[in-house]
Amino acid sequence: MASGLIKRKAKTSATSRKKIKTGHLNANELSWKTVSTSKEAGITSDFDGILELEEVDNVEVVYEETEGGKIARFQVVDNSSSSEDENDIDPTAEKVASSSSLSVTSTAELLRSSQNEELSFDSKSLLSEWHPFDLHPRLLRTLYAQRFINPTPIQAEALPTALKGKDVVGVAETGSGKTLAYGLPILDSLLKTSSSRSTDTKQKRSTRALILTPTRELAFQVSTHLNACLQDVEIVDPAVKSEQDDSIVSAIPSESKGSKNSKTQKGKRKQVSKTSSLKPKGPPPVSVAAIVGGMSAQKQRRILDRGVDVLVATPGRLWDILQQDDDLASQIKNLRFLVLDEADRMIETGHFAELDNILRLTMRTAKDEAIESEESETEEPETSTNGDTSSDMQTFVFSATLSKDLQKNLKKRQRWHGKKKRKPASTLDDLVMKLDFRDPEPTVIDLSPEGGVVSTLRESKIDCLGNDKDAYLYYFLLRYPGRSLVFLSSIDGIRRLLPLMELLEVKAFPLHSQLEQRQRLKNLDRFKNTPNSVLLATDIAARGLDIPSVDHVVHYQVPRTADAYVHRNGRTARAMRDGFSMLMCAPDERRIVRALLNSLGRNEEEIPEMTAELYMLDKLKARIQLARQIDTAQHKVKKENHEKHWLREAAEAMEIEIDSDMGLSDDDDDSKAVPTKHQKKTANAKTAVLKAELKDLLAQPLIARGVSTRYITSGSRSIVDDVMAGQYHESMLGLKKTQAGTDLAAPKKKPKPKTKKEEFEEWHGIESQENII
Ligand SMILES: Nc1ncnc2c1ncn2[C@@H]1O[C@H](COP(=O)(O)OP(=O)(O)OP(=O)(O)O)[C@@H](O)[C@H]1O
Repeated sequence: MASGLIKRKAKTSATSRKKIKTGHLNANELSWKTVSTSKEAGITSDFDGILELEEVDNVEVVYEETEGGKIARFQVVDNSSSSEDENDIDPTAEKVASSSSLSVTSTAELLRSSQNEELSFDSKSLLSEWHPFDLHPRLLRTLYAQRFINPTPIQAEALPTALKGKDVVGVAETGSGKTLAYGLPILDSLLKTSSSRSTDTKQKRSTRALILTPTRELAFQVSTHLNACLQDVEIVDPAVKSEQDDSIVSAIPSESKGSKNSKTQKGKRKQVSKTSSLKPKGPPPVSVAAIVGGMSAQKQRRILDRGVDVLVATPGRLWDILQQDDDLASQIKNLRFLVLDEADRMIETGHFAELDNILRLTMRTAKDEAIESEESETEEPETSTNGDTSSDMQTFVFSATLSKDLQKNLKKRQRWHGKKKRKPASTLDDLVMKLDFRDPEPTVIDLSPEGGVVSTLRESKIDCLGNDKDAYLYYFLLRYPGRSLVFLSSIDGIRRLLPLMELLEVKAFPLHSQLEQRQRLKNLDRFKNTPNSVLLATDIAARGLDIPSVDHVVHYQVPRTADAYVHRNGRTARAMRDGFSMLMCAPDERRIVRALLNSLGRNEEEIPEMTAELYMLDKLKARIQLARQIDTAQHKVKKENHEKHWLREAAEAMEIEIDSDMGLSDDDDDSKAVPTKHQKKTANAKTAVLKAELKDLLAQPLIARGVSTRYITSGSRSIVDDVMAGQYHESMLGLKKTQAGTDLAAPKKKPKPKTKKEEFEEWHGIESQENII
């Protein structure tokens, strides 16, 4: 039998029935399901900054006249029996649905679902390297669908240990697949136990795994990444498929199969599905959801009320909830899996107390204490299982940067744990040492490369005056088009640079903590979808974010720590792709750079210098100069307008009459506090002239010294060969079109040899799976 290509026969039976539940419910009581989206940052371009989309099937909207007016009510329609082959299923399996339990899952559907799970494809030959792990068939199918044909090194090392139930501390380079190294053992265990779970759909799911991440974006990304692995995909046998088209393999998320129907269902949410569907319905076997700050309280409540198997959260928001939600707190005490992803960063972001408090809930001792109540200097008793807390909890700690000392200390953890007085942890070492690993010796897997440098990354640096950084950055962006992630250490720096980029017609998007969450996701999404663009970001984008195809990382301001340097660089050169980073270093930053590299066991000389065409750079400096002038003029006008509005609004709010001395009248020519209409007009005219001048400059081609545009074969620098070979630079005439990294001066000291580039398949995002069907 062709593996996997199994279709259930649809039968239109005379006995088919359609049951309509007439219980009227409100929106929050419906069985919403999160719509899976692209894994990057948890969004697609269509989402336009919305955090997450949910859908609900088989619901009819009815309007009811009430005293307070017309209100919408929802009726759940259970029509699944219409499609069932009654010989196939237990005839006693009637749909169980009540007004409080709205899931359309029935015994029959669960049965069918579990049968479906058994339709594994030939993982032994298709995924020979994954096969020995004996992962749940659903996971194997999605791995195949995502073209994750081989496990990455950290996955290959961590999985056997984690699947045996042991605790794991995993350290591996950025972009090496750590999320699945801890995610697959969790999903595997939950999927395998989900079939034995009670079929009583009234029963709320209990949180079995908690994944803590330092940033909201990372939480969404992790939850989307794991959800992508839970999709119900059907693998079409390559042999059969090749008769249909040229693809070698095919993977179809079952939601997108039979497209007409499913598309209509998705397009028209909250509508009754008239046609029967063959796919198993009801809640997913394992649910994963993110709870982060900036999310609507209603949505959050809905997720938690519904119950979630794998909760991905940032510590701040989770602790806020836990203080009010005893039910969730007791679930946390009984976790089966606890994960700290990028633990070291969580400490940096000031979530320390919350994190410490959450971890206390998971400890077998002292579970009821919070930081505030721990004045007692009594010695912590030896670990002993407390009845309420889970004793089989597995703990996973993953990062690209965990110090060797910490790893060594972990080995001695047991001794330490028994002797240390109970104090709030204040460093990462304290914190990890305080984790209540159930395993006497957690397995430490350290695959981090020497000096933190990923083998596919090319580093460079540029020494320049602080004032020239804008020009060098602009030069770099024009010279090497692509997706560039530019890191600054301060939000003010981003606010200054962004308008300059706009004036210079460079597509740039900001990302920092003072933007609204929606805006943050929207900008991330725009950056992701614009091939030649710039993300101006603070270090909130440094950790964990998996944006596909970031070509360059630029450290506009030097990172504050060696770890930040490693993680920032890690946004490029991911999953064995090539990447490039450039460190911009002003004279007053050199000392920091030296210290930073020293702490990574490296020295400054081994990083090659970027070279730049100075003639071209001078031309760009002229543009920068003009852009700065325009920005200063605009900024002044904006600031004055803001002050004027503020004063007027304040005066109005206090019902104070506006005095002409206050300079708030547009006709008041004597005012010194704010510009007069005339002054404003003059300033605007000056700005307009500067803008026209800049526009003119931007329209002029940038021509390298020695190039004759009139006769391309003449001049001291002939460009004819490059033009013929299609290698000429489109915006910098006379320069060759090259990749960043080709114009580097030789390093003063030979860099350490890099490890052989290993092969593993590229991930193109779940939304592009249709391309390989
Ligand atoms: N087995 C695999 N084969 C191919 N690609 C994979 C595999 N596992 C994961 N990936 C892809 O590799 C990329 C990096 O994965 P992930 O984000 O988990 O890395 P990471 O090690 O957590 O990085 P960071 O340290 O920056 O957080 C993702 O795009 C992911 O989909």
